[in-house]
This record gives sequence, structure tokens and C-alpha cells, in this order.
Amino acid sequence: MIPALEATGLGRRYGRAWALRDCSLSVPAGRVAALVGPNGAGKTTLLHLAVGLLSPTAGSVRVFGETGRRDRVAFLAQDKPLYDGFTVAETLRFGRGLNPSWDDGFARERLAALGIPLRGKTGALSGGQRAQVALTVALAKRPRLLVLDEPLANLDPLARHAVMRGLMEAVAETGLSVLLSSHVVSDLEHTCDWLVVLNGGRVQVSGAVDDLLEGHRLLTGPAEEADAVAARLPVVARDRAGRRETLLARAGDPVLGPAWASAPVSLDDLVMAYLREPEAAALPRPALAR
Ligand SMILES: Nc1ncnc2c1ncn2[C@@H]1O[C@H](COP(=O)(O)OP(=O)(O)OP(=O)(O)O)[C@@H](O)[C@H]1O
Repeated sequence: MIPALEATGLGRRYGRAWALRDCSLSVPAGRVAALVGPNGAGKTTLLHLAVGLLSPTAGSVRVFGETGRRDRVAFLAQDKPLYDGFTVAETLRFGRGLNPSWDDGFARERLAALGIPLRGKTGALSGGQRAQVALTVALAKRPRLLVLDEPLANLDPLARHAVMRGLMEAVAETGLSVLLSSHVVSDLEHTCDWLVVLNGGRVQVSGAVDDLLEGHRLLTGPAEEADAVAARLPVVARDRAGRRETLLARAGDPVLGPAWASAPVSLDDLVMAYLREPEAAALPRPALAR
């Protein structure tokens, strides 16, 4: 199947500084993919390249196999742009005028189900309601790929949950592919099924969340034996606390000595371990071999 997003040697420079460098990854269609990384990692740059708001300095990015056309891609920018003076109904009318594939029935039903009145001004809505209106506008374009830059920023936990649930419902109903950036990894664990970690403009991790979680373990044991364990297994990060050491290893469930405990990793453990070790990478071959 043609991937929703495929980047090959993708790079973008601002002046002499590379914001994104040598980025090669592929996100399959029908996934909810999370793009995480610290401030300045290059997330917005990658999203803008994906939707065609920026052009690459190097390499290429394809959406459903195409480098040029972006007519079935919807983009929700970081500041969730809505015209505060418009009512919700006017916002929908504006969207309908601009988008040939606009689904007005869907938009009205979705807002009614969320209890958001059409006659109110968008400027008077709560942050969570504004996020839902912006998401409804993006979904009503009936995109094949929806790209969202920090859709959970500035939302409380309930609103974050509601936004993620809305996205998952849209994916289940329409087969939509989603790429979203976020700082809040804990909100992504049960909703995103693909993970991309960007750090310092480079891709550190790209893969199915299930495979990544199954392929890593937290191993805790006596600090004096940790070097021997690390010599046998690919270790991403090490953390010593007194006489115990915890290793986050890229391994199934290794057989270790009786003094060692092995536990599954959470998405948060995994992301934090890679971000602390910028040289570590979990990428599909041949990127890993490189
Ligand atoms: N228009 C620009 N001109 C010059 N440098 C830029 C421009 N946009 C981004 N950069 C730089 O490129 C790098 C990546 O920025 P980008 O906004 O893509 O990161 P990000 O991961 O989205 O960060 P954040 O989480 O803070 O939004 C940063 O060092 C940033 O300063």
C-alpha cells in the first residue's frame, strides 16, 4: 500500500542552519502517527514540508506517492486559526466556500454532538471548544491526510482526551491518516499507533508503537553487573540510582541473572530514553545500518 507520508533524505535549512536534516521515514496509511521531540527539534518544519507550506532544501517528501499535489491534505496550524468575529455557522460557511470536498452535514452533526452552538462567536468559546471547531473544519474537508501541529497545546486533560477521541473516531469511520506533533507523550500512548521521534533536526525513532514497545525492556539490577549486560544488548539509556542501575534496552525479553528484573516500557520511558541519548536510534533498515 502507498504510504501516507514518505520522506527521503529530506532536509530544510534556514540560512546556514539545518532545521531538519537527512530525514528518511515512511508512515503507512490509516495510522495516527505522533511526532514528538523537544522545542526546536524540527517538528513544525517537517509538518510544513509535508503539507507543502515549505519546500525542501534537500531530498523529497511524498504524500500518498505524490510530491506536488496536496489537495486531499488538511492542516491544522499550532495556533488553531479561527476568526474570532465569525460565528461558528459563518466559520462553516467560509470552509464550505473554500473547499470543494466540504461535508457540511458532517460538520453540523459533529458540532451538535459536541454541544457547540452554531450561532455563538468563535472568540467567545472555551479553548477546548475552539479546538473542536478547528478540528471539525479540518475533518469536514474530508482529507486523506490530516496534519496537526500541537493540537493538544493549552488544553486541559479532559479537552485533550476529547480531541484525541474525535481524531480516533474519524480514523475508524473514514480510514483517514493522521500526523500530529505533541509534547504530551502520555496522551498519545493509547491513541497513536505510529511514533516518530525528532531530535536536533534528525529522526531518531520511527515505527509502529506496538513494535517499539515490544522491542524494548527496562532492565534493573546490580550496578556492578550493568556493564556486562550492556555489552550483550543494545542499550539505549542507562540510569544509576545508588547500587542499582536501570537499562533501557532494545531487546525482546532477555534471559538475565536472578538479580535482574525485566519490565515493559511505557511510551514515555521510551521517548525520554531516546531524547536523552541523541546518538541512539531505532529506525527500520537500512537507516539503522547507516
Ligand atoms: N523561519 C525560520 N527562520 C529561521 N529559523 C527557523 C525558522 N523556523 C524555524 N527555525 C529554526 O529551525 C529549528 C526547528 O524549528 P521548528 O519550529 O521546526 O521546531 P519544533 O520542533 O516545531 O519546535 P517547537 O516544539 O518549539 O514548536 C529551530 O532551531 C528554529 O529556530
